[in-house]
Amino acid sequence: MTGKVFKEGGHLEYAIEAKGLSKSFGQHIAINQLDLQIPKGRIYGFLGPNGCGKSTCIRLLTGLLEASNGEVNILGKPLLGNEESLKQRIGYMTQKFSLYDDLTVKENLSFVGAIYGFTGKQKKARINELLSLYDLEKQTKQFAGSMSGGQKQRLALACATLHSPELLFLDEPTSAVDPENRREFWERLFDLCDAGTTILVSTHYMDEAERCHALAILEEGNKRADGSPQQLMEAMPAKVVEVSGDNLRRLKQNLIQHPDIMSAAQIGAHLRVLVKQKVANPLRFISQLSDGRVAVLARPSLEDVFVACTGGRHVD
Ligand SMILES: Nc1ncnc2c1ncn2[C@@H]1O[C@H](COP(=O)(O)OP(=O)(O)OP(=O)(O)O)[C@@H](O)[C@H]1O
Repeated sequence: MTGKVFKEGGHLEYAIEAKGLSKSFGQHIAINQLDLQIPKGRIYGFLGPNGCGKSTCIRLLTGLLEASNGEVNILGKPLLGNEESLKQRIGYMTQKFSLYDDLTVKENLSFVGAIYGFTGKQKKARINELLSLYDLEKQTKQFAGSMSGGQKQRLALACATLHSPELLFLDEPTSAVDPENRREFWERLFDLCDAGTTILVSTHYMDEAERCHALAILEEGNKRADGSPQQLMEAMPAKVVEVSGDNLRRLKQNLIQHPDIMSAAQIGAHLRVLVKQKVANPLRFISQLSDGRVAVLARPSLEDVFVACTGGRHVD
């Protein structure tokens, strides 16, 4: 992993800086006053449910969509007015992978190579390098449309990184692949990051968000929290108590009526309960409400943070 990237004078260098970034579609506010500071050389996540604005935000940051308000700097330059020159320095992998189904693997890469101005031997060499790197050498003549989800994903990543972008945007890149492919894909992302690429990845998977160096939790176009997974877990405005015993479904129904309980969800033989921060002794509080069932304090997970920031009842 590359170290933090500092400007002379010791300030962190940012790949992405946004201030008050907003986008409305008619009356609908899709992105609301978003501030971002994403250091170079890091993997940064957008975590949020469908429709929270992840894709819209990525499209705003790539210059594909015009903001209604706000300022964006990409790789140290204002995005506004520099969209064309920045296109050479950024890569974008869309949710649907944007491959040409009726072109072969090699033809897809060749097409993207031509767009980025690669020709002749240089293009051939770069394509061969990517075919090897992304384990696609046996599929060179296969039509993209007939490939498996994992192969398509690797080809899409090869296309998005063909011009060796400094900044890579990945919009829900692992939604269509199995856990093994997802794991492999993340290894590749860390390889890219290690080589100096900054990556912004959107996801609705908690385990994926947990792999990021830092992330923002988005809900309805608003940033609810941001920081490293560790920081978010430590700063969570709730305590987690796990309860075990009989009749957990009924207990859950009772617990969620209480105004100091943000959520209760069954996980296997336990009920995982989020208790508001203001409750001084959450363990005693839950024990009393649980009629003598066994209750223990648990370490927060990123999913708990997510629920506390978004899904739970209003957080005081
Ligand atoms: N071109 C558009 N015109 C009108 N509304 C739009 C447009 N693009 C996005 N929206 C709306 O903006 C909101 C955010 O959508 P967006 O696609 O950014 O969410 P998302 O978090 O990426 O979700 P998903 O994972 O489902 O793509 C949604 O309510 C969506 O309907």
